[in-house]
Amino acid sequence: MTIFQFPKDFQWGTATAAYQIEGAAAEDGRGPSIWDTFAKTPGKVFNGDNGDIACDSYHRYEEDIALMKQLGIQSYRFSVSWSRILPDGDGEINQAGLDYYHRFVDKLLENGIEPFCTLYHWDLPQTLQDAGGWESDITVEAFVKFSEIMYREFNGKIKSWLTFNEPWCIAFLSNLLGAHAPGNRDLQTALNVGHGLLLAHGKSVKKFRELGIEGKIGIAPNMEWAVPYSKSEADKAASERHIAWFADWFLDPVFKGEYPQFMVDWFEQAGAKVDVKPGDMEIISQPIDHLGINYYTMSVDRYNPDAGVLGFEQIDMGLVQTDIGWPVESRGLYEALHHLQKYGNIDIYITENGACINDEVENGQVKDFRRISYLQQHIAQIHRAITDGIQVKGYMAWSMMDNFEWAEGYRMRFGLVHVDYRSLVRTPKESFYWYQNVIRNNWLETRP
Ligand SMILES: CCOCCOc1ccc(-c2cn(C[C@@H]3NC[C@@H](O)[C@H]3O)nn2)cc1
Repeated sequence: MTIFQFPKDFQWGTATAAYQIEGAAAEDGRGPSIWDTFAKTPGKVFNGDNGDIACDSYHRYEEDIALMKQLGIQSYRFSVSWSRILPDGDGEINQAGLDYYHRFVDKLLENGIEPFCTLYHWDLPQTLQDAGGWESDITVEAFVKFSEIMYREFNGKIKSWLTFNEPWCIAFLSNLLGAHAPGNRDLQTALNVGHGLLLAHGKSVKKFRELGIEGKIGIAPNMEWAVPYSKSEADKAASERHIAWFADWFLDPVFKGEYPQFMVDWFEQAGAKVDVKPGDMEIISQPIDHLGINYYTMSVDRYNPDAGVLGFEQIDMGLVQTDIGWPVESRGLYEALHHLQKYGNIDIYITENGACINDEVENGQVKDFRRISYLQQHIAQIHRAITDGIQVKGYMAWSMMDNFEWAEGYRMRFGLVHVDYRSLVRTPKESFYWYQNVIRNNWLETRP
């Protein structure tokens, strides 16, 4: 047996997001978001599933926090439903929305759990999408106002903040590939959205500093690691484009104040170009305190000029896959963490990592041993990176509970806790008890 001891101040946690767990979609003044609209558009979400009820965590958060306490986590990553706070995205504050998050955050603090808050996890108020979405300054300024309300309201209670979850999904998955809300399929739109959210990020970080808010702030890109299918230069360049598409496209502006030129050139030959105005990059590159990284899988890429805008296809190498079809290869997390070192040795939190394993309850148990194997491999790679001197400060398993997995609806289960969507009964899985042990020991045991 091998023991991987983690640093004494390492933070173990779990993560969720508002639209995926809360439900109460039209309760206490909450306004519609683009995901309310998208989910109710026929054909967009598996089985026509939506977030009207989800896990009903809006009403059951005390039960959920009791499970977090039982699990023993030190921090819990959640997101705020913007349209609960500002139902029209701007204008009138909905006090009932603020009151909910105060009750929720107070209950976390009462239980010794640090709230780790993501301001934007994809649920843009529909009124702002109607006004141009992230391509419009209206939305950028409304986000700064929303974030200022949250900073002022929760200053001293919430000390760990993230502006945006997975910019790649917001810009490209949702506006080039059309798979997520609002479902556009246009490269120029995707680049405009990416630039808009980066401006909103920079302006919000600036506001955070101006207000003298206590705590730390950052952003949480998702990364996919990629390696070339062959030794050819074309395949090597394809895998480099893949990695940069998810990470460098957003992190170069944040850390270096410029887009990666090889990607600017690639998009230009595809017919699209970011309209960078004077001062934009200075705003975007406000210094941040920490980086959230979401990692799930890696890819073997082959150059194919006919395979979409980025010109690469992902080759199935016969690796074990999770039930959502993502290859399991934990080495990619280690490589991704080393890739990030070019931005400096910033504090990093793995703000999402987990496996879609769709086991159900049998005789009161969920024997999700494949999820345990996935988590063990990935946590071991984090220990390896820390041993190399990389400042990984925490790990938040995705997800605390099964929830609404966007276009996949409720069929895909990522939780440490099983949710019966008819009864809403929660059942801790075997991975819950395994993770409880890792947290209690602050070490990982691997069997030979
Ligand atoms: C190379 C092109 O590939 C086409 C498919 O592209 C993707 C990529 C990534 C995802 C994806 C989904 N999740 C899980 C969520 N993260 C946030 C949280 O809300 C979880 O529900 N992470 N990444 C989906 C589709």
